[in-house]
This record gives sequence, structure tokens and C-alpha cells, in this order.
Amino acid sequence: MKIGFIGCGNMGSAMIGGILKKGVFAKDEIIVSNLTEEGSKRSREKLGVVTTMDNCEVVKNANIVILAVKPQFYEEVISQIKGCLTPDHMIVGIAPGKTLAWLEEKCEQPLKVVRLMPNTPAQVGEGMTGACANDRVTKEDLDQILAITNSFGRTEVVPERLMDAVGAVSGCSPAYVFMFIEAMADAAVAQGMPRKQAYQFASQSVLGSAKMVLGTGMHPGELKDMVCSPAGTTIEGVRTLEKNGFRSAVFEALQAASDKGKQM
Ligand SMILES: NC(=O)C1=CN([C@@H]2O[C@H](COP(=O)(O)OP(=O)(O)OC[C@H]3O[C@@H](n4cnc5c(N)ncnc54)[C@H](OP(=O)(O)O)[C@@H]3O)[C@@H](O)[C@H]2O)C=CC1
Ligand SMILES: O=C(O)[C@@H]1CCC=N1
Repeated sequence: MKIGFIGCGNMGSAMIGGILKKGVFAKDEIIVSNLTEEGSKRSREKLGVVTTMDNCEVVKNANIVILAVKPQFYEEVISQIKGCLTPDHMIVGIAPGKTLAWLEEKCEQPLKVVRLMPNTPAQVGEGMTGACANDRVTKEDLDQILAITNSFGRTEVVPERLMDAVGAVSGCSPAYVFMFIEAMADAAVAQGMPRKQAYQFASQSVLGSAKMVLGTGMHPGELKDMVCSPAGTTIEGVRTLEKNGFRSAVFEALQAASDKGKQM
């Protein structure tokens, strides 16, 4: 085994899905632990990876160890595994607020530490991950990490001070986008469109719009202007969104998410 996941829920399994699909690691090179036997069974059946109920087993069998449990379990898990860590290990945190310095301090030894902030679109190979690492992580180590994160989407290496912003703009934002899609579909349903069709219209429009921003390099405002015909329908919707504080609501939501990350 070369890579281990302590915790394999929504985020862990999304990452492993991409890793397996791109062949960065084979199933028998990935070991995961869960809290419950039910979780272990889910990981074996869904992903076909090696499972254990012993977190130290993960550490003993992998040089890259990803902590994919909820932030409130980080301390407990680290206290279980710190005795099994060696200088060859790379510890990877994916939780908001758990800084490089905090992770190294809790492990009680000089270690290679990486922080990632992935997101659930990793599950379909369209993830966005922010990454930073401490000084002990070499360029080769980081390249290895990037090969992993690039297997399930795009990655940007950022200074650690931006990790809370990354958490908000890409870690959390899929939830906000899903709410936007759901709301648009609800409106279409209200106008008589069947629910399934409404999700397709709303989702494909979000997907295409995102591809236009990434693919053309044009300013989102310019792309918006291209949709708004003079005295047309779209500009009426823009007026209504502005009147209801759409941009401000998004701004405040991301600020709240980022602030929360700083407190964790
Ligand atoms: N979900 C998201 O969109 C994102 C999440 N993250 C971060 O990823 C981390 C995981 O979140 P997420 O995947 O959503 O959480 P989930 O609740 O979906 O998964 C948590 C996993 O941890 C396991 N677990 C709990 N306690 C232990 C333990 N003591 N030892 C071993 N395994 C344990 C659970 O096992 P069992 O199934 O048996 O209970 C489960 O597999 C969090 O730190 C979160 O902040 C980061 C970016 C995005
Ligand atoms: O809600 C959370 O705290 C996690 C981190 C980013 C997305 N989900």
C-alpha cells in the first residue's frame, strides 16, 4: 500500500474514485479506515480498496496518509497514530482550520505536512483543490501530491493564508451551486416543466457557463452582458437579482464560511 485514508466518507471516497479512475494508485495500493464496520463494508464494496478498523494499520502501510475524518475527530485520530509515524510519512490534512503548524504540533514530531482543500466534484473528475505544504515537503513530494489531486480535477498551490478563502470559494461552494440549481429548477417546475427536465436545463446551463469562463478567459461580467439583450428578458432577471441582494448574499456566504474556517 502506498496511500492511506483515515476516514473514507463523502470526501475520501470522492478522492479515491478519481485516483482509481486515472490509475495513480491501484486498488491494492490504497488502504482506508472507517469508524464502523458498516463504513468499511461500504469502502470495500464501492471502491474495492483494502480496509482496516485500525488507524495505525493505515499509517504502517502507507507513506502518504490523508486525514479524511471530520475536523472534530482530528485530535483523537492523531493521538492514535502519532506513535506509528516516521520521518518518511507525509501527513495530509483536508479539514478547514487545521493548519500545517497545528498538524505538526499534534503529531509531536518533525514531519512532512500538506494541507489540501478538495471538493466533492472530485467524484466526477471535476474537483478543485487548493494545496499548501510545510518546508519539509520537497518538490518531488509535492509533485506526488499534485499527481493525486490532479487525478480528480484541477489543483492550485496557494500560500497557507489563502486556505480559508479556498475553503469558501471551492470547498463549500458546490453546496451553494446545488442550491442555485435547485432553486432554478423549482422555478421552472412552477412554470410547468417536469422536475427531471428542469434539473437538466438548470445544471447544463451552469456547466456550460462555467466552461465559458474557464475556456474563454473572458470577464464573467462581459459574458453576462452577452446574454442580456437590450429591453430583453435576461436584464429583467438581473434587475430582480440585484434588488434581492444576490451578489451580496453570495459575498456574505463566502465570508461567513471563510470566517468559520478561521475559528476551527
Ligand atoms: N464533504 C466535503 O464537501 C468536503 C469535506 N472536507 C473535509 O473532509 C473531511 C471529511 O469530510 P466528509 O468526507 O464530508 O465526512 P463524512 O462524514 O462523509 O466521512 C467521515 C469518515 O470518517 C470516518 N471516521 C469517523 N471517525 C473515525 C475514526 N476515529 N477513525 C477512522 N475513521 C473515522 C467515518 O467512518 P464511518 O463511515 O464508519 O462512520 C467516515 O468514513 C472533513 O475534515 C471535512 O472538513 C473538505 C473539503 C470538502
Ligand atoms: O463544511 C465543511 O466544513 C467542509 C469543508 C469544505 C466543505 N465541507
